[in-house]
Amino acid sequence: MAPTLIPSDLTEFVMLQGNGVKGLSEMGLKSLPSQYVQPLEERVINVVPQESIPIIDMSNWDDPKVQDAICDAAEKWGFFQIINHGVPLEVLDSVKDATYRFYGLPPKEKVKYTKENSSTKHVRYGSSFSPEAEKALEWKDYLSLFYVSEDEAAATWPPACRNEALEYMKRSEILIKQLLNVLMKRLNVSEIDETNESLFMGSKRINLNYYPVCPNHDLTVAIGRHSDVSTLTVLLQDETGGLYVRAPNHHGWIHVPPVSGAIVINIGDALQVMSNGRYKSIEHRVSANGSKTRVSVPIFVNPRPSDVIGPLPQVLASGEKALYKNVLYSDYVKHFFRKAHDGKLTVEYAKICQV
Ligand SMILES: CC(C)(COP(=O)(O)OP(=O)(O)OC[C@H]1O[C@@H](n2cnc3c(N)ncnc32)[C@H](O)[C@@H]1OP(=O)(O)O)[C@@H](O)C(=O)NCCC(=O)NCCSC(=O)/C=C/c1ccc(O)cc1
Ligand SMILES: O=C(O)CCC(=O)C(=O)O
Ligand SMILES: [Fe+2]
Repeated sequence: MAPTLIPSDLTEFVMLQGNGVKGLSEMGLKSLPSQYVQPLEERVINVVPQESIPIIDMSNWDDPKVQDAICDAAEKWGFFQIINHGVPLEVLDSVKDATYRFYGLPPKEKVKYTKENSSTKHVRYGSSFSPEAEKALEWKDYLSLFYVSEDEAAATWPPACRNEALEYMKRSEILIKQLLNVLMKRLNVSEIDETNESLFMGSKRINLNYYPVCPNHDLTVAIGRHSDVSTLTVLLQDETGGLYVRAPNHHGWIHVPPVSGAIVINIGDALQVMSNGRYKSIEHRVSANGSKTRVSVPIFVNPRPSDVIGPLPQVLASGEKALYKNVLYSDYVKHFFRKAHDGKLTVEYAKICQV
């Protein structure tokens, strides 16, 4: 029988020795360690079966009907899937393969990239979201890569996945600009150019998420309720399923079904703030799976850490009252990373208190 791990051993094994929850899963545990047991209200969700987020064909992305569909989805759902998006399907398959390759490395290779050992803050391998702050841990391993330059990536990103992650980022660039141009037009912001590009897409982070098979999977979560702090997120999921987004009426959760070749797009907090609440950064969560390993690869498209985010002047020009104040983006992101996932509460940090 697999041994029961006491708390200090668990942190040592999962985090410090670099085994991750993948290592726990592969020990053949028959029951979930208590540290991963989530409160009941986080585990049990009310799924709305008849609802679904839009699937938008991007082949004619400059057709006004397609542009309306994108902006309407960003306003109502905050989440949509896109097909015929221009990112080659081989590039998507390669980055998923590279994710398996990285996690297939022995722990002594992966441990080189933990917070304690990594040669740079821009490369970090970890487990759960914010273990020091969490009451219950999440059943997820991640590799998070903050992009600075090709040269820095060549020198510091793990060779097992570096080229594929870079290629996926590079080949998504045109798509990201198309989406931002469309979304900005509705906000009366003219073209994305060198004067405003950095505010909307000046920094990027790519995460390789690994969710191994989980014993008693319904007692825990793979990722708890949160909204992304990005401008927008370009999210590649595999064929497993398990991503749920909050329904617009707040009465339940909608599954995001895997669609072969599609990419999921979601609006992040930075764009909710800049659009003064018009575009919605929607809460989402990922369920743990009892029989299948799942991987996902989000590209978080962000302002630069040194940018100040707040409602855009073009949005407030009509006299609309500002709902958010101006905040330094790196302060906002640090606030997010310092706490456990807590649904939509991060954005309170930027809200103007109404009297
Ligand atoms: C604030 C950053 C992230 C780091 O600043 P720093 O000055 O280099 O400071 P540190 O490296 O010391 O990190 C600050 C804190 O953030 C934590 N952190 C530093 N990267 C990380 C990291 N990838 N992971 C989880 N903690 C981290 C880090 O542990 C540290 O916490 P603490 O040790 O308690 O002070 C800075 O690079 C920055 O402003 N970046 C802007 C671009 C950016 O990364 N945006 C975030 C997009 S990510 C997103 O939308 C959603 C991500 C997400 C991720 C996981 C989920 O489960 C769900 C969602
Ligand atoms: O795995 C997924 O589908 C979603 C991941 C996610 O929400 C995140 O990394 O922020
Ligand atoms: Fe997310």
